[in-house]
This record gives sequence, structure tokens and C-alpha cells, in this order.
Amino acid sequence: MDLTAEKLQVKRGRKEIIKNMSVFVKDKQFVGLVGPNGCGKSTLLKSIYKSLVPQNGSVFLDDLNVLKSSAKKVSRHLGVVGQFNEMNFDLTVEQMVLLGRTPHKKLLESDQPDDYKIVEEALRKTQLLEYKTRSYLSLSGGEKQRVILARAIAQQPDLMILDEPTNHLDIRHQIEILSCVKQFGISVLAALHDLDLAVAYCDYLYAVKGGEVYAHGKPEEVLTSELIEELYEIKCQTYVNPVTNRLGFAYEL
Ligand SMILES: Nc1ncnc2c1ncn2[C@@H]1O[C@H](COP(=O)(O)OP(=O)(O)OP(=O)(O)O)[C@@H](O)[C@H]1O
Repeated sequence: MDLTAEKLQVKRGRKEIIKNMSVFVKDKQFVGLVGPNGCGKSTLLKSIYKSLVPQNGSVFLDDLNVLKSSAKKVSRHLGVVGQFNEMNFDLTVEQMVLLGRTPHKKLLESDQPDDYKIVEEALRKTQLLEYKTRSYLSLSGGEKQRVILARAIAQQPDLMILDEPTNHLDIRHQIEILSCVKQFGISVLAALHDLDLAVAYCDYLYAVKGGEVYAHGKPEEVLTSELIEELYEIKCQTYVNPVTNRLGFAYEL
């Protein structure tokens, strides 16, 4: 599924947080958003997944007009793993993941055997089977993050939006979560802080600064020493990592 987000503008009071930004994800592409804290990555993603209404611009999933469609209709196609996953009421892990099936149900329709099968599979893929009956609120930050991913998987979306999905995760689970998403072969738009992970997983990157697209292209084209220095206001030297053969980064203030 293609995502076409064009000329988005988001204002908060007088402040223009997103300035005329356009972002494209082609079918089955893994696209990353990188940029310093506060540059507007989350705000851009929220305006795409309908968590906030942009002042201007359009968002299409193939020919579905996201901003003019109901949340339920959009969520049949679009799954989201956000940064903060707190809840006030408690559910078991299985119940949380079952919520991912809601967009596919009619009003008051109960869970069907197929829904439980899909949930079981999502729990298996995120290595959460043994947590099935645990209370969601009792989980660690990283475990909660994986439950939210499992819920998005159970939603069977065509495009997934990830807002810093590796927040809270240890190195093994960072790699697992991104590999897991990558292997679905669906379209992905992900805000990432770790440039090594961006190089390893993204087909295309948007570098964001001050609410605008600063540069875009393949990771190796975008992530030059000069661009990283300008983007993050640090010193940076890039090199080819002799083990992975991929671009690596050395930073200094
Ligand atoms: N409701 C709001 N009112 C005022 N300012 C806001 C509001 N929401 C976000 N902002 C500001 O908009 C800017 C962009 O925030 P956003 O969360 O999109 O950045 P980000 O790139 O995702 O940052 P991070 O990497 O720290 O998560 C920040 O300066 C933030 O303080």
C-alpha cells in the first residue's frame, strides 16, 4: 500500500510545528524519519494516523482519503506503534492484543475463533506467548512495547507507523522488533533515533529539522558526515563498518 502525505502543516497556537511537509512511502518500502528531539517527527506521524488534525495538507493510503475517512476504516489498513503505551485500566496481554481485531468487526460482534488464532500468531511472532495471561500493567516498558507491536500485527495492516519503536528495548529486542516488522513485507513509516538501525532497516530516509524535510534519499545518500553535523549540531565521522559492511558513525560534541 502506498502512503502519500502531501503539504502537511500543523500549528500549535502561533507556532508552526510542521511546515508544508510531504512524505511518501511506496508499497512495501521501509521508510525512516530521523532528526533531533523536537524537530516534529511525532507530530508529523500523528497527523498521518489521525491523532491530530493538520491545518493543511492531505494524506492518502492508495486512494483512501485518510483525513476524510472514519478512524475505523483507516485502522483496517493502518497500524500504529506509538512512543507511550500507558493505560489506566488493566487487561491481560491477550485481551490487549485482541483489541487489534476491533477494526475488522461489526458493532458488538464477539471475538471469533479466527481472531484468537490471529492473536496467538501475533503473540508468537513477538515472543509473548508465555505472557498471554499476564496483566498488561505489570509488564516492563520493553514488554509493553512488544504487546503494542503484537496488537498492531493482529490488526493485519497494510501499512505500519512506528514512532520510536525501539524506545525501552534492549539491543536484542530492538533488532527483533525491526526484523519482525521488516519480514512482514508491508509498507512502514518509522521515526528512529538510532542511525545504525536506520541504515540497517530503511530503504529510504527523510531527515527532518525544524518541522521541514531537510534531506531525503537512500540512507547512504542522506547520512553523510556533513548532514549529520548540521542536523544534530555535533561532530560526526562516517565510516564503513568492517563487520557489517554498512555505514557506521562516530560522534563527538
Ligand atoms: N500540543 C503542543 N503544544 C505546543 N507545542 C507542541 C505541542 N505538541 C508538540 N509541540 C512541540 O512541537 C515540537 C515537535 O514535537 P514532536 O514531538 O513532534 O518532536 P519529535 O521530533 O517527535 O521529538 P522527539 O525526538 O523528542 O520525540 C516540539 O518543540 C514540541 O514541544
